[in-house]
Amino acid sequence: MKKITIAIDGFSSCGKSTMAKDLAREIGYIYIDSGAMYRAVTLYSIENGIFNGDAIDTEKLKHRMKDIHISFRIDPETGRPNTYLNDVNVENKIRTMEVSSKVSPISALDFVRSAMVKQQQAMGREKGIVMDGRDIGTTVFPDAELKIFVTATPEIRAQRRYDELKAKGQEASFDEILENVKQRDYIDQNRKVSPLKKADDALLLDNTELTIPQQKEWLFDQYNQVTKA
Ligand SMILES: Nc1ncnc2c1ncn2[C@@H]1O[C@H](COP(=O)(O)OP(=O)(O)OP(=O)(O)O)[C@@H](O)[C@H]1O
Ligand SMILES: Nc1ccn([C@@H]2O[C@H](COP(=O)(O)O)[C@@H](O)[C@H]2O)c(=O)n1
Repeated sequence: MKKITIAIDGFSSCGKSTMAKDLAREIGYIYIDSGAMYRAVTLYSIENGIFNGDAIDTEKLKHRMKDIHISFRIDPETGRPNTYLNDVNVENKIRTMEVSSKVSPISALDFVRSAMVKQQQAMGREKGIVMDGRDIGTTVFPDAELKIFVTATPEIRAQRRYDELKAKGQEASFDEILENVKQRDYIDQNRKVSPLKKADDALLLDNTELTIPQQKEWLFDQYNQVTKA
């Protein structure tokens, strides 16, 4: 069967990667979490003195971009991709609240976006890819055959993230997570370069009331409709 490109965008913590990973595994496609790449740049910035409080030394980061190498490798135990920053597995480190609170201002920088978009487009050159993020259907793969835009209420998204952290045994504050979700949505939607928005030809999915199996089935149906048309 001819391979296609699948772009899944939407608001933070609404279930994009859960859906994208499941579909990719089922249909044998590559899965790329583009948010992990922006998180890795943010982690590098935190660890290399590019932040002074919330202020970003953009000139320093611009010069350091050539030293930031991001890759994904499949964890043989879980079968899931882990994010590597300069050959070090940073999958857990990039998911902390510290990174979450600093990632959107880093992602708003034009030189960061152009470097990430270039790598993402190279990863998708052969098609057979499911990528999730904020600008995949609008900027990275504007010609993707299947585009989905996912949304859910901020409260349900924060609750899902809170439950996830609790299940992992991590300390979490619901209010802090809700605030972070809202703040990231605001910055992502209002930045100058490739703001978060639904592509005109994307299908809208509000999964506030859906279970994980229900949204998986919905996505699989959309994939079948596009590939069997
Ligand atoms: N329909 C759903 N019902 C309940 N929980 C869900 C649903 N979809 C996803 N989740 C859970 O919500 C949490 C966030 O999901 P996920 O990480 O897939 O979101 P995301 O949109 O990729 O987030 P981010 O933008 O931060 O990368 C996870 O714990 C996931 O298991
Ligand atoms: N295509 C993308 C993907 C992500 N971002 C930014 O990264 C942040 C973290 O992404 P998650 O998917 O892990 O939540 C997100 O809030 C965006 O600021 C982006 O700009 N473009």
